[in-house]
Amino acid sequence: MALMPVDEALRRILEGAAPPAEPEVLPLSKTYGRVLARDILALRTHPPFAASAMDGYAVQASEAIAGAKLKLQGEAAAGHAFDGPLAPGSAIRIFTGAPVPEGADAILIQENAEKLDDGLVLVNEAPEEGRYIRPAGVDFTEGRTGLAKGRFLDPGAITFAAAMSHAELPVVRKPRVAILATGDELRLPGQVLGPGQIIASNTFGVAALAKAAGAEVIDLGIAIDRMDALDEALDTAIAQEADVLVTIGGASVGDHDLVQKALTGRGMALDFWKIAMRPGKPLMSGKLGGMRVLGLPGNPASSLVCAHLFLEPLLTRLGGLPDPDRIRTAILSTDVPENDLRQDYLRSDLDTGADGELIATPSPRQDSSLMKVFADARCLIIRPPFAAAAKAGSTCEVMVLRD
Ligand SMILES: Nc1nc2c(c(=O)[nH]1)N[C@H]1C(S)=C(S)[C@@H](COP(=O)(O)OP(=O)(O)OC[C@H]3O[C@@H](n4cnc5c(N)ncnc54)[C@H](O)[C@@H]3O)O[C@H]1N2
Ligand code: MOO
Repeated sequence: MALMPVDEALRRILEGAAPPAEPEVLPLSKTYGRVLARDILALRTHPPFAASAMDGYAVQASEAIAGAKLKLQGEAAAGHAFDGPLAPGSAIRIFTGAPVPEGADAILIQENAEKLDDGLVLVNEAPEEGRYIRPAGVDFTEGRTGLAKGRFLDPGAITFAAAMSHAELPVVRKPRVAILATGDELRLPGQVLGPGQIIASNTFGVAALAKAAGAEVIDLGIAIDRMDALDEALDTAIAQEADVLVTIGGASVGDHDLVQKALTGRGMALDFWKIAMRPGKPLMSGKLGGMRVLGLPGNPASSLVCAHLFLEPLLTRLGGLPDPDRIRTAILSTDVPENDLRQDYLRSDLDTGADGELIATPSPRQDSSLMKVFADARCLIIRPPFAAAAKAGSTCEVMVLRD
């Protein structure tokens, strides 16, 4: 089977990936970071009444000329409207947020007035008509204004939804990702290692990436290299209605690489296996019923690079979030050799030069087993298939991993 180009693999993995039709309804306080699944409209008009924007006196602009003395008629505070209209020649003490009494058309701010002992208010500077009055509905109107489906629920959107009187919101359900590590050699962090054993590390990084991309993670643990163990894990993924099953390891051609066999045995339609990429060549993609399956290679750098490249955008699409925006142009700080047929993702450092330009430096060690090199990397330099040797100072594309 020929190696599939990376772009084609990504296109196929993302095909048809969209939020589920049915939203999840959550109390407003639980919606931060989620995505609105339906358009919503205001259930209230705001402000519901003309409101004062300042502390001062509600007056008639035509009466409140400099030097005028107005009779203090009463008080209006937020939550406590003045009962009745403003009388001629009068002023009503008013506070920010209070309803403007009927008949008043300006707010004389207290800095421009003086309260005299005899129940009069002296106007020192005349207010402008309409000044400091927020008209009813100036913010939004019941049934007319709202938030659109697809809106990311950040603090501003949540405040607006609350003000519109939505106690709960329809949000896009988080995609459910089941993650399965495979391999007889694997133990969990903290466990004692026997001969030939290593720690299962990638699962933790891939789970973190999935959560950061808005997914809910189902940890299927470690399955040993036996069909019954893999079958059991698949049962769990299916029973838990995972949208995506990510397997790690057992994707290559060795006698103990049983993942694909286990999956096709259960009816998975294999879309492709093996792509023109380094690291990550044995990537596998398919569908088992409604569940998308991504088989990541076991080498840590391979699984993490594949997860960034394919799993992250798949999850953001399923969750209705924007596609990751990680690609930048940078300048190579060293020469790089010509490339072969596999698109290369070089674990690299990334600095900012004096003029704000990004400068990428590949690690001298690129073996796909190296976790410290991956943890140290700030970006991946992308070298297209058959790219010619490139000199220090030339530009390259990078995928940013962290600041
Ligand atoms: N004859 C060939 N051998 C290999 C080929 C090939 O084309 N022909 N491809 C190589 C490439 S490229 C890769 S990548 C690896 C991927 O192999 P698998 O996906 O089958 O992965 P495993 O063999 O299970 O593991 C590889 C390596 O990674 C370690 N591992 C596995 N899972 C984890 C985990 N959860 N956490 C940390 N480390 C893990 C495992 O112990 C192995 O050392 O195949 C090459 N071989
Ligand atoms: O595709 Mo593998 O990840 O190069 O070691």
